[in-house]
Amino acid sequence: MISIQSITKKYNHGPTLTFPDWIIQDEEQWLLLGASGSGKSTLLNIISGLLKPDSGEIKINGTDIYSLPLKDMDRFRGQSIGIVFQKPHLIKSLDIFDNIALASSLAGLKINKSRVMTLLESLGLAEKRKNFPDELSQGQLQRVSIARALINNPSLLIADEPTSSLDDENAENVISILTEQAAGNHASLVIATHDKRVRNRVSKEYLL
Ligand SMILES: Nc1ncnc2c1ncn2[C@@H]1O[C@H](COP(=O)(O)OP(=O)(O)OP(=O)(O)O)[C@@H](O)[C@H]1O
Repeated sequence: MISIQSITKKYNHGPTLTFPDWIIQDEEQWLLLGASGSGKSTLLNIISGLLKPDSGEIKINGTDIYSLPLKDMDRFRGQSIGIVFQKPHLIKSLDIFDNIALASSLAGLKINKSRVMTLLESLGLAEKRKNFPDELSQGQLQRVSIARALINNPSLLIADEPTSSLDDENAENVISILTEQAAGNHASLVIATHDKRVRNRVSKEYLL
């Protein structure tokens, strides 16, 4: 369970943002909605352990993430949260298999080769495992970033605007992949989006 309570964030020379409390139960799927500038990216960064709030608590399975020493927090974050960014941010000099495996090493975990292969297979990427990021299409790269986000069996999978640059058919596919992969991997899912097409697919909504 993820619990978000009494969070505020004041930027220097910027607004003070306050966020409604939010409980995300295990395996629930949510949309994070809000107008441009309402604080979606800020909240995702706070939940992901990347931006310390000025007040309030984020608890993941009972652990207050900002109470951890920095090194423990990095590790905890790498093991508990998988993030699919708008752009994949893969390492160009590593092949697809190694890009995914790297996420385990960075989180202080042993590489589980058969899990890497299982994820690649379930995302239709097995035959691309030895290719480099430059050799894949945008849609394939996005699926690689979903595999990378899931490799450590996170409790929470976060996707930030995953469909904003996609046509209807590809947007449908990505939402199906995210919802199915989150369910199949027993992760909760949060999709931040403006996209009305996504609203028909995920019923729970947290609105900023
Ligand atoms: N580093 C910063 N310094 C000052 N103000 C900031 C900073 N980052 C964000 N803000 C402000 O905080 C508010 C929330 O920004 P945020 O990026 O979280 O919104 P958002 O809902 O993700 O927007 P969008 O949908 O346009 O990406 C905005 O008013 C923004 O200008």
